[in-house]
This record gives sequence, C-alpha cells and structure tokens, in this order.
Amino acid sequence: MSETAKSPLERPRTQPEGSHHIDGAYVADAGGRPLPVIYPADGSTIATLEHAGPDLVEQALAAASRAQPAWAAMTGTERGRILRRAAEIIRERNDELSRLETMDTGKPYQETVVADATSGADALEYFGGLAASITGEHVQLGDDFVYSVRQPLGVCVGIGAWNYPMQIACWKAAPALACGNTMVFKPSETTPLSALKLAEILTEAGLPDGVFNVVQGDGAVGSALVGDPRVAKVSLTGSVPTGRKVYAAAAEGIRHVTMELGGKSPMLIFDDADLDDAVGGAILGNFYSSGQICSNGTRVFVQKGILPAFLDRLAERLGHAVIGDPLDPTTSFGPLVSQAQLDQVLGFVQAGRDEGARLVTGGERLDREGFYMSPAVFADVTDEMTIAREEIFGPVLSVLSFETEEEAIARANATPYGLAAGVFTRDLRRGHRVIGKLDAGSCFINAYNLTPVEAPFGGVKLSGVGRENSRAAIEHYTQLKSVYVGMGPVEAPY
Ligand SMILES: NC(=O)C1=CN([C@@H]2O[C@H](COP(=O)(O)OP(=O)(O)OC[C@H]3O[C@@H](n4cnc5c(N)ncnc54)[C@H](O)[C@@H]3O)[C@@H](O)[C@H]2O)C=CC1
Repeated sequence: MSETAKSPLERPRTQPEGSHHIDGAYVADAGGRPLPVIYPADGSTIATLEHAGPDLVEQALAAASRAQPAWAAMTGTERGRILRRAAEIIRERNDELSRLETMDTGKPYQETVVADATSGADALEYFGGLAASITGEHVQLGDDFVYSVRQPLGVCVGIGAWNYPMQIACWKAAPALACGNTMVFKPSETTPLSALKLAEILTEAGLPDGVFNVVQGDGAVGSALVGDPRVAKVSLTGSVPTGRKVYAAAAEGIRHVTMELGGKSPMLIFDDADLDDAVGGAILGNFYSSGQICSNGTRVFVQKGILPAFLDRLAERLGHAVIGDPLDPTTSFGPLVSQAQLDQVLGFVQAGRDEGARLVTGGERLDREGFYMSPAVFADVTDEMTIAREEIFGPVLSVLSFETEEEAIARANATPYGLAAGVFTRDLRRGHRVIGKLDAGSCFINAYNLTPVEAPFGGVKLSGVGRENSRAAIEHYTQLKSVYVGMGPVEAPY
C-alpha cells in the first residue's frame, strides 16, 4: 500500500441553496435541528443542513399527493422523455457530481466518476425508455373478455443508505416516476447532498413540481414519512434492524414495500479457478468503496489446493492499493464514511483477533486525519467467528477454507442473509450447478459486484424483499386493475 501525493481535484460547492427540495424548489427550514455534513477524508464540516421538522414533512407529502394525478395522466412517452433528459444532464455534469459524491461519502473520485452518478443516469435512461411500454393484458373468454391495467401506486417514499447516495436515489426514483408515481425521498443523514442535485436536475429536465421531493433528516423523519396515510409504498435501502422497523410500520397501512437490506455474502473459489480473476473478484467484493457495499462477498471460501497461492497473491495485490485523498484521481482506497463507522469496523477487527483468526495484512487505523484504516485480510476464519457471521460494512475480508463442493455450499448457505453470492471456477457445469444451490438474490459466476441496471438486484431471507432495476422493478411500482367485460345478457338466478 502506498500513500499518494496531495494533488486533489478542485472542490465543488458543497453547501446547497437549501436543505430540502420540495415542489420544484430548494427550501430551508431555519428552525430545524442542524445537520452537519462531514468530509470523511479530513473530518471537516463541508455543509450544514437542517433535519426536516413536521411542517416540512407535511409540505413534501402534500406536494407529492397534489402532483401525482397529473403526472400519472401523462403518457409514458412524455414521462420517459423527462427522465431521459435528466440522464443526459447527469452525464454532462458527471465530473462535478462525482466530486460532490466523493466529498459526501469519502469514496475515491476514481470510483465515483464511473459508478455513482453514471449508474443513476443508466437507471433514468432505462426506465425512461420502458415508461411507454408499461401495459396490462387482454384475455379473451369466449365473447366476454378481461383486460388488466397496470396503474401507479400513488405517493412513494424512498429512504436511502449512505454508501451510494446518488445511485440509490436514482434506482428508486427512476422506476417509481416512470410508472406514474410521485416520490418523497429521504437520503441518509450521513450523506444528504447528491439527492438534492438529482431533484434540481429533474426539475431542470422538465419534471413537474412536486413529482420528486427531497427532505433531510434521521430515522425520526423517515419514520414520519413511512407512517403517513397518503403513502402507498416504501422503498428502503438500509440495515436489517432498520428494515424490520420500516417493514412493520408500513404493514400498519398495508403499504407496498421494497427492502434492500444487509448481507454476509459468500464467494466460493474452487481449485480450478483462474487465480488472478478470483483475487480480483475478492478485491472488488471486499474493498471497493472501502468495503461499504451491501452485496460484498465478505466470506471468501477458498478450496484447500489453491489457498496458499490465493493468500499470497491477494496480499501482493493489496500492496498496490493507493490510499490517499479521495479527490486525487490516483487514489484507489479512501476513508470510511464516518468516525462511528471506522470505530465499528476496527471493533470487528479486534473481535477477529480475539477469536483466533490470523490477520494476514491491514486492519490498522492509519496515522492521518480522516477516517482511514488499511484494508484487512483474515485467514483461518471459522464459521462461528463473529467476523464470519455479522455484516461488518467495512474493508475486512475473511478467508475460510473448504474441501468439497457440498461442504462449501452448505456452509455458504448457513446464514440468515441472502443478498449475493459468487463462484469462481473454470468448470462451466460446476459454476451453474453451485450457483443454482446458493440462497441469494444477486449472483455472479467468474465476476463480482457488477450491477447493471438491466439485471434484477435484491436479496432473499433477511436481505430483503422486492427487486430493484430491470423490468422486475416495474412490478414493484405498479398495481394491476382487472376489468371483466360482459358481452352477453346477464344471467341472474332470480
Ligand atoms: N441491499 C442493498 O441494496 C443495500 C443495503 N445496504 C445496507 O445499509 C446498511 C448501511 O447503511 P446505513 O445508512 O447505516 O443504514 P441504516 O439502516 O442505519 O439507515 C438507512 C436509512 O434508514 C433511515 N432510518 C433509520 N431508522 C428509520 C426508521 N425507524 N424509519 C424510517 N427510516 C429510518 C436512516 O435515516 C437512513 O436514511 C448496511 O446494513 C447495508 O448492508 C446498503 C446499501 C445497499
């Protein structure tokens, strides 16, 4: 690992015009509790926003309710055109948006410039393209027939996590809006900036006022949104404990939900795998975004024959990680998002040591300002250790060894989570056979953590319900009305 020279890109403006974006305009709430935004690379405060009070939550929900019928009455082609225009604006401003995302999250610019706003633009483009083809079906029943109409749900609430703020906002807004819903989106209080940019860009692209609104705040604000009777659907990206609360609150009103929650995903590396592909997959699946990715393959099961070579190569390649100022384009590994997250992850590293796992490399708090630690690899990890059971959400990779395919599958599935899974092997039949038996929603063979908008994304078991992206998302933002049409006389018994 090396540290970069300081040659950061120009810093974007980080203080927004207002904390919230409601009815097509920035809104401030002078009386709201202050919400400081911290740059994870140095701990400085780069903006101060406010948590929304009850009046602002009301304002946002009222705006979304008011705007919904007219938005739904537009044709899909018209709605889609606005979403695709917003995608174009995002691409034009990708550089500035990426620098803002880097300052909000601490993720290296090298990542945000290819994986955040651009992924959001993909979603707006994709669902903008689908909007005109959202249809029901027609079923002929003799002379009678039934037709179904795919209708929007109404007002949707989106609640985001802090690791991919822009991407999460777009992955929720794009399908919701394409289907004729309106949305109130609450970003994570840790990373509140880029969702405001999305609202601004959508307005610039021609989105009618009130269709997409952003309110800031913590769980209390999220909870106020989820419990409102005007809300038809809640889509959350967050941890399992928050998911339980939000799902239960949504159940009160029998609201639709999409839950994108945490994971402890397995990656199975067989003796016959291409060593560098497997090591590359393990790096992408554990250290990208400093390991703060829900679908990470943090339990790396390596077959005995390839284990020594795998560990050597992994440690060697980790030595090439460039840790530094995330605004420096050469930096490939940045800080964690907050002091609290860093403390939590270092606590897991300590637990790994205490329980007898072997720290191969990293796991140290770095002696520099900001929330930095070195990427950690543990070997000799066993299934019952804390680091093999609990979601860490940081740069900690656990290597577990195995002998047979059956054993690896059984151990990989022995978790309450089921978000993602990966297999590395050169044996085509084994790749498909093994992935078929793994309990996970988002799976990879000889790849890891690639999440194009065309692929359904989401988990099984505690990792969630519903799917984001792909055509599947349309099902989760619409409901079917069926209409039976009688063409003959009505036969009644009396
Ligand atoms: N499956 C997926 O797609 C992803 C899942 N995640 C998961 O997110 C977690 C990390 O993100 P965090 O922001 O720390 O999660 P978190 O669960 O602490 O917070 C998520 C969001 O929920 C809000 N919230 C908290 N309590 C609430 C309540 N009672 N009612 C309504 N909203 C409430 C928070 O303010 C935040 O906006 C990890 O567990 C990770 O695995 C993260 C990214 C993607």
